[in-house]
Amino acid sequence: MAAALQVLRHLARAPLGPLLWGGPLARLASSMALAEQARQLFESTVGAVLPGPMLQRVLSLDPDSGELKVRDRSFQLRQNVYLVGFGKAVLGMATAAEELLGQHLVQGVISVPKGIRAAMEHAGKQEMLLKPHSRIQVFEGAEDNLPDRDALRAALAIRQLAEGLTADDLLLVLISGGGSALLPAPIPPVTLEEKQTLTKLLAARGATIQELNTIRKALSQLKGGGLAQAAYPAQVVSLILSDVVGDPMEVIASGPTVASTHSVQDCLHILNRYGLRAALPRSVKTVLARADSDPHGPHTCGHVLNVILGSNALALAEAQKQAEVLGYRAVVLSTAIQGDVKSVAQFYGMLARVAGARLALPGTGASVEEDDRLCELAADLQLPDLQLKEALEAVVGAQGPVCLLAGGEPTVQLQGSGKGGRNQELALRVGAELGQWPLRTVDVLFLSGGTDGQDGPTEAAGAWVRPELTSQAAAEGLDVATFLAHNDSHTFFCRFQGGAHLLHTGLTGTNVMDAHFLFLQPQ
Ligand SMILES: Nc1ncnc2c1ncn2[C@@H]1O[C@H](COP(=O)(O)OP(=O)(O)OP(=O)(O)O)[C@@H](O)[C@H]1O
Ligand SMILES: O=C(O)[C@H](O)CO
Repeated sequence: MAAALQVLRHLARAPLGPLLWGGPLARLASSMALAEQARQLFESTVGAVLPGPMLQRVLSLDPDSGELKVRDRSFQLRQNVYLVGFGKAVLGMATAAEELLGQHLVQGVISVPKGIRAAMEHAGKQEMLLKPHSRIQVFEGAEDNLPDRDALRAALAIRQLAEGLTADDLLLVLISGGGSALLPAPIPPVTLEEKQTLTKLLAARGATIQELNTIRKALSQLKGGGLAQAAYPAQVVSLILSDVVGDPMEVIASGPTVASTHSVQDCLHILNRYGLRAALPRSVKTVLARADSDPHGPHTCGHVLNVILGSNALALAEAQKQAEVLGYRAVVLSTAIQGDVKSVAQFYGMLARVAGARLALPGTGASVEEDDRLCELAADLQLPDLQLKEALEAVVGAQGPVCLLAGGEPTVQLQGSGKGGRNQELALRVGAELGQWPLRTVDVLFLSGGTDGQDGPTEAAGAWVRPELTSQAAAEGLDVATFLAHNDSHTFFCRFQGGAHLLHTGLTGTNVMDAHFLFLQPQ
């Protein structure tokens, strides 16, 4: 961190770079309302990771020979392809896959979020909808991203299809975020309700997705390589859309086609950490005790090809391009934003302060204390790919509008019983931070949105804020701190300025975690 501090101080006092961004591009940026630009940018970000185009980039079929290419691997098709899928982006992925496979596809079963077909129809997204005589059976379930009876029925149908396959068959598995809740098959005697309760408790206490899915795998028949094992001896090709930082295939949707390496000790540590070990139902204890020798050992996945189709990095690369088209100097800060939402919000607040000061007071910048504080906050978040130095260098060189982009998935430790999601809570917290550092000569806007279009159990994808948020809210009789104390960010944004700061996209049909944009525009 000492080196980073040196760099920050040096940057604050560095001579200014060439005026690359002060021309017509910069004027374009300021001519359009900032909030409208933020919305547009969010749309482009999501547009880059829509299922159909992503699938077509990885899969191709030679119609004459029947040779299917998956990146550099080839498979000979002879009407021997079966398809299963689970996740928020799987409906569109399945539609694209069926179109590509044509008559080679024999049968398919997918498990997708409740209401997704109606939402896609309503939004006129025909490319996300299966044709009327599709060979793929669709189950909708897991309302509010929790495993339920409908998702259980889907999981059992998927298992049955996989178990019926032979060595002549190829199973195409479509996987995306939300897949864990859409593929629940608890190992008896664990019941669906017990699994649901444990998942909810772990999530509410701030367990990471890695921790949550380690527990899910230990209690599931299909996760942690279980689906691959059920499909053996068929060949299995899994196409995975990542919604987890770093794209770990064994974590995304709890890795149904990736051999699990968890141990019972790992599970017990996690349950201890969140104070849940003492109150475990007897059934969970029984299954964990039995699982000591891993049921889905690593040897069971030799017949599987796992391929990552797309990720947050792909989406942010597009956002960066589009922001530059809009006239911004754009830098991707990180695609691995994780950690408690409060710490993430403090980091963005201080980043806006330090970067804004560099724009407002070229050659002087923020105080040494503020630079130091930013470095401390960044260090606490432990982001492996953080480009803080590059971002601040870009700000110094820009002398015009700047857009800092990031992606990932912060965690919220629920303390209140309000309605919200991590994007709306992050935006509200950043809004409160920004209010502490008003910069008269720089316009600031922060947006946080879930690329799936649904932030927590709400109908919004996220929200955007500006430094005036706290004072404007107070004028409407809304106390930001009280809403935050109750994790009630959605209620806040519904009331504040009649909901004008909410980001509404509807279900997007894709899912690559969240996107965060920080816009800084000299006035
Ligand atoms: N009232 C609330 N305020 C803030 N965050 C909340 C609130 N209620 C739930 N959450 C958070 O919302 C998240 C669950 O939302 P969501 O279903 O969008 O998850 P997700 O991570 O997008 O799902 P997946 O990873 O399966 O795609 C959890 O992190 C939870 O802590
Ligand atoms: O389904 C899940 O497990 C999460 O979305 C992470 O992939």
